[in-house]
Amino acid sequence: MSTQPATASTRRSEPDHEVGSFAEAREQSREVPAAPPEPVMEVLKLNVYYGGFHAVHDVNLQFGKNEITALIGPSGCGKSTVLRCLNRMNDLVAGARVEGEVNYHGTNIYAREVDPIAVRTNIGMVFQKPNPFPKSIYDNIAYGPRVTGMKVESMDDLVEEALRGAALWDEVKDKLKQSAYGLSGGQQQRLCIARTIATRPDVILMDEPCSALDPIATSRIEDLMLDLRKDYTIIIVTHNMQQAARVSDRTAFFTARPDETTGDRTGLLVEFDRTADLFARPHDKRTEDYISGRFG
Ligand SMILES: Nc1ncnc2c1ncn2[C@@H]1O[C@H](COP(=O)(O)OP(=O)(O)OP(=O)(O)O)[C@@H](O)[C@H]1O
Repeated sequence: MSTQPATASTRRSEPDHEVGSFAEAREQSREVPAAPPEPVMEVLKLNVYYGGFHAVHDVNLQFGKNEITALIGPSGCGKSTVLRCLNRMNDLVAGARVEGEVNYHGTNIYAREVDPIAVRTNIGMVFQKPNPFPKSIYDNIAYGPRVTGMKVESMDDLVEEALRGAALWDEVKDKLKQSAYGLSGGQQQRLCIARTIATRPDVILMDEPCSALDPIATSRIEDLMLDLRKDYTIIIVTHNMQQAARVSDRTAFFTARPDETTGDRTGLLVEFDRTADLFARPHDKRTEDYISGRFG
C-alpha cells in the first residue's frame, strides 16, 4: 500500500487508455503542493468495527488546509465510515467502535475530555440527501447558532452571510420566512451547506452531496465547493470519479479486501495522492483498474 505522494520512480506508467475526460479536469486544476499543507486533520491507524465486523483497517490520512480531498472507491469500502469518524458521527451508530486517532489541529477528537458537540460545530457535515428542518429558510440557518449559544451580533446578518456563502441568497432573499421544503432539491442542498457554515466550522464533510441532484444542481454545488475552499477545508465522499477529478486537490482511493481469517470485507486505503497524479499515473494496479472502469 502506498499512502504517500508517489515519485516519478515509483509510479506506474500511464494507463493504456485515457480515463474519461479526466484530462480536461486536470488542465483546470490548480498547483497542488506535494504534501497536504498545514494539515488541519490527521487520521492515524484508524480502525472501525460495527459489532464484530471489521469495517475499516489501519487508515492513515492527512487533510490540508483549504484543500478539497475526495474519498473514492467501490461500494462498501468504508468511505462513509471514515468520513463519519472525522466528526464523531459514528458515536451515534449503535455498535460502532473506533480505534486509532483522529487529530484536529493536533488534538485527538476521541480523547475523553473532548465534547463531541463541539467537534461537530468545528467539523460540519452535509449529507447525501438534502435534509432541511421543517422550518422556514431563515430558521434553518439560525438553528445551529441558537442551539450552540453562538454569540451573534445580528442574526439577520449571519443568515444573509451564510446564504451568500452558499450562493443561495439571491434566490431566497424575498422568501426567508417561507418553508425550506418549498425549495428545489439543489436549493435545499445549498441551504444545508449554508446551515453548516452558519456555525463557522473550519472543516466541511460532504457525503455524496450531489447524488440526489440533477446535473445542473450538481454543477452549482461543485462550483460552490471550489468557492468555499478559500475559507474551509473540505472532505467529500463521492462515487463520481469525474466529480473527484473536477473538484478535488487530493484523492484517497479505498478498496475492500476479504480478511483471511474472518472473511470480513474490510475497507482499506490503497493510494492517496494529488488528484491529478492519481488519475493520470496511479501507482497501484487496484487504483488503475478502478479508475479505468475495469472493476468496481
Ligand atoms: N451502521 C452499520 N452497521 C453495520 N455495518 C455497517 C454500518 N454502516 C456501514 N456498515 C458496513 O461497513 C462497511 C463500509 O460501509 P460504508 O457505508 O462506510 O462504505 P462506503 O464505501 O461508503 O459504501 P457506499 O459507497 O456503498 O456508500 C460495509 O460493509 C457496510 O455494510
